[in-house]
Amino acid sequence: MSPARDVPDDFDLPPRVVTQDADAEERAAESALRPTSLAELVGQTRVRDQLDLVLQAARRRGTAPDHVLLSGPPGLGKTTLALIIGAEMSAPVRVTSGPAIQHAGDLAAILSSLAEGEVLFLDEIHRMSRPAEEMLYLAMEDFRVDVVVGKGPGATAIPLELPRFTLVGATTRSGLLPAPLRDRFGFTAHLDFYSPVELDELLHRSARLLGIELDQDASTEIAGRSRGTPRIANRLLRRVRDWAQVHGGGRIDLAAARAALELYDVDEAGLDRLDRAVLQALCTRFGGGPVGLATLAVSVGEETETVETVVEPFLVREGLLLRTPRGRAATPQAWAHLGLTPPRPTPGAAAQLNLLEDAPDGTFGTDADVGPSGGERFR
Ligand SMILES: Nc1ncnc2c1ncn2[C@@H]1O[C@H](COP(=O)(O)OP(=O)(O)OP(=O)(O)O)[C@@H](O)[C@H]1O
Ligand SMILES: [Mg+2]
Repeated sequence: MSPARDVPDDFDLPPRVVTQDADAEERAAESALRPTSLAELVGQTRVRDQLDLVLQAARRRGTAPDHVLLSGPPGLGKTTLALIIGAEMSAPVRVTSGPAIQHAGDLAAILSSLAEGEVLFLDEIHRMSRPAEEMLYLAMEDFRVDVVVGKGPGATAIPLELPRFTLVGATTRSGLLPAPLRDRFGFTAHLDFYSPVELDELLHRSARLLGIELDQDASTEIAGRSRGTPRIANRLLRRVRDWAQVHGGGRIDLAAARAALELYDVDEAGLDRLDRAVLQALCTRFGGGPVGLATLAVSVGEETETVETVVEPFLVREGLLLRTPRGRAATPQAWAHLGLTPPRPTPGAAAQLNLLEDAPDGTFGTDADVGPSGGERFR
């Protein structure tokens, strides 16, 4: 665990090196590292094997495979898998996203221009508009859309036959998908966070592709700080490479990895300044909580939403923070991580905390869809 680090009251945060999201520039860098076949994919073995079966069977039958829904947190490989499905089927992939489809007409235009067997990758499918969603139901099930011509009482629906295509939907929030949409996917895969061993393998693969010499202990070090996320692992690798090229001979050894990660303020557990600032505020200003989310966010000078969606899921997953009906509370591990001693528990405090655990209906979780591990969930 890391020693205590003081976080000043007001500090300007540099861009986060551990964020799970990617900007346009990074997406370009990522495409060079994307595996292009199931065999090249690292980790996600259950999903890989299940998908392999679905695709092999479809190839034998000579038809487009069932529609596939990929869910899971950002940076775990949803886009990668969608493109692999196209490659494995030797089919072109048309890429679009929920927010880009505001009207049913937008979707009708895309669907009616698909070729037989084409893969339609619909990213952020949970953000599609309602009318488009309803059009999609019919398209997925009957390979047909009803194009409405005219307005008011004189409007008529003209049915339009579609070629057999495969819809690959991706979402970070599968809990937000309406059941009728979810049920129309023949195969649903939930991507889970990667183990340090898998990330280690991924880092060696990326290093090979980028022509970087990467020592084993350096790879282990980077993998351990990557929050179970390939995107973060690849990004840290690029930053460490920068360091090694500027300060060393270009080879990434343990010293280079540690120095670069320290420069970027990523600690041994993968927490960065903002994560630690939240924990520190929780422990030192609010006695470990429970404290309301809004108060906690203000105390670190951040938006409530940022703390809730960017910081908390990882802290909760690592067992450092609890979401309770009365607010956020630090766990003993949080105190230990900051090198602080928790106040002596008052009688009944532990029992009280247990009472305050997340409500079973998931009311307090925004990551409720980060569900049990791997593979298709048959319901
Ligand atoms: N299983 C994997 N093996 C090797 N590399 C991977 C794997 N999964 C993801 N990556 C790498 O991680 C990066 C991010 O993956 P990807 O873009 O597929 O994530 P995503 O789930 O679509 O994220 P988002 O929700 O932000 O769209 C890519 O550069 C890809 O090369
Ligand atoms: Mg993606």
